Amino acid sequence: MIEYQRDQQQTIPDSQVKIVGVGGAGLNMIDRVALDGMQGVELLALASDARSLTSSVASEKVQLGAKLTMGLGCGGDPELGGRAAKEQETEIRDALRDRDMVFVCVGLGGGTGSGAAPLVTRIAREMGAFVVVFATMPFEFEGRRRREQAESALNEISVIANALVTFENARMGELVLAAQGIHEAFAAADRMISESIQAVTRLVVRPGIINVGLDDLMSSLNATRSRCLFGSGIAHGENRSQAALQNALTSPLLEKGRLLRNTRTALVHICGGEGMTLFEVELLMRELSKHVPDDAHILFGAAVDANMGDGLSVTIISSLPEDQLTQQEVVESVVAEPEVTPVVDEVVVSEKVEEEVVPVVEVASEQEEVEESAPAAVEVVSEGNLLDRLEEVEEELEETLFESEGAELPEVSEEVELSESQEEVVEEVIEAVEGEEPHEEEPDEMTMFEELEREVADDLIEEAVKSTKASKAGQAELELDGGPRGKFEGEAPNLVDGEDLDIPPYLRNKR
Ligand SMILES: Nc1nc2c(ncn2[C@@H]2O[C@H](COP(=O)(O)OP(=O)(O)OP(=O)(O)O)[C@@H](O)[C@H]2O)c(=O)[nH]1
Repeated sequence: MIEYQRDQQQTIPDSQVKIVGVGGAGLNMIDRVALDGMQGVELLALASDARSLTSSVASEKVQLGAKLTMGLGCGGDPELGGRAAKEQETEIRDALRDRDMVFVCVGLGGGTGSGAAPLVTRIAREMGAFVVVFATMPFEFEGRRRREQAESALNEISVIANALVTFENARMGELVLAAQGIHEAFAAADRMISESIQAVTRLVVRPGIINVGLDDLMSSLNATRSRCLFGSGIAHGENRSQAALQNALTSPLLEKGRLLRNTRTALVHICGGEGMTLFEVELLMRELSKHVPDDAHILFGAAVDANMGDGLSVTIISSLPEDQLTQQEVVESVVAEPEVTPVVDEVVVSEKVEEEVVPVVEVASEQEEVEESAPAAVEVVSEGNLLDRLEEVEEELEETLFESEGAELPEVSEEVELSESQEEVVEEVIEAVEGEEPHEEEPDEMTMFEELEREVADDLIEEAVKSTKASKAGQAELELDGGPRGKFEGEAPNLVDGEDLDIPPYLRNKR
């Protein structure tokens, strides 16, 4: 059962809220907030790059390090960014004076944002504001240096800010199609951040029937090194409370509510038009309780806003420490593994071998390493046959040659006679070798044993083809490891204990 507070808490007037963008990314984020039509709050742009400042829609702008960087950016150097901010410390202090709440938006990893955001956060705190920092972490591909710069700035910020909400760019990238590119990923991040800011602002600035205080907000967001869980949904008409909750849960940052399962504290805010009833609120909260642990601390707020008409919105904010997040992902992937890939789909078979494969798969499915055994079995069935047949032909050929040699070496012009069935097999082999590629349907990976087996097969084929071609064409030379050796034509054989020493040991042993 969820318990929530109903005592009235202090709220903040819009005019007391300031949203600050720091660095290029920060400016883009606050532009998004402005585009989303957030009213009443002031936007402050802080950047060293004069061009970014010029194009920002913020009503108030401060150029950082005007003398130091001469209107250029900080070139990815946070140390320079820090000094640039220091140069304009007085202006920043003035701009943040008498504000109850300050949101700092920054993309970490570059020079200006990473260097200046910690100082801006500190100044805002010193000026008495409650400070929530929204920070994005760089993409993996941006390199280790950017990542380290971002980590270092984040560590600094996390001990100064009242609440810190981090967004992984890589995670944002997953929200857009790969083909859409990096720009869209950034735009998705900006939208998400803008929505979060609006939601948080709604929580603390709208006087409600049940208010959320800054301390509530802080306890839901202040886990250091955590991923922000955020979902917001809106619905109209009948069943709007349940529909709004469903919409909120589908937010990618909540992964369909999955990530809420481990949360310790969640902040939920419901906002509706004048027709919103307490019954709707109860219904929504009861449904939500199915997605969070029984002992989770739910901070709840509700507000009536005439502008909502017949709409009802719900915002869920929470955070999950990164270590818990990783553990959960690992556990889920382990659990999910067995059902990921049906075994039969793994085995690519031609129609011809299908009949042989299916029983192999069925047997293997009772064992543990099904995927490995199935393709291997297919391999052995088909290739084993070919090997056996080739070995037989090879032996027969050798015997034919050996017999001729043992009795009397054939004349150089003499043809080696093949039986009809031998010829058929050899024809087949020649076709296989000269026609289509015999190993076209090889699986991508072969074991060492399979490779060896393949090599032996290739050698056998080559030998058989060579001998057969030679015999069929009636060629003059009889190849026995380079031709007859150790005996001159017309001379008597070197016989010792009945063994003809002129016959190579290889062939003698075969007898
Ligand atoms: N959300 C979002 N992130 C961005 C955007 N542009 C860049 N980033 C990220 O923010 C990081 C910092 O980039 P900027 O804000 O452009 O850099 P800066 O802080 O102004 O620093 P300098 O350019 O070195 O002066 C990058 O490494 C990106 O990960 C954007 O438009 N939106």
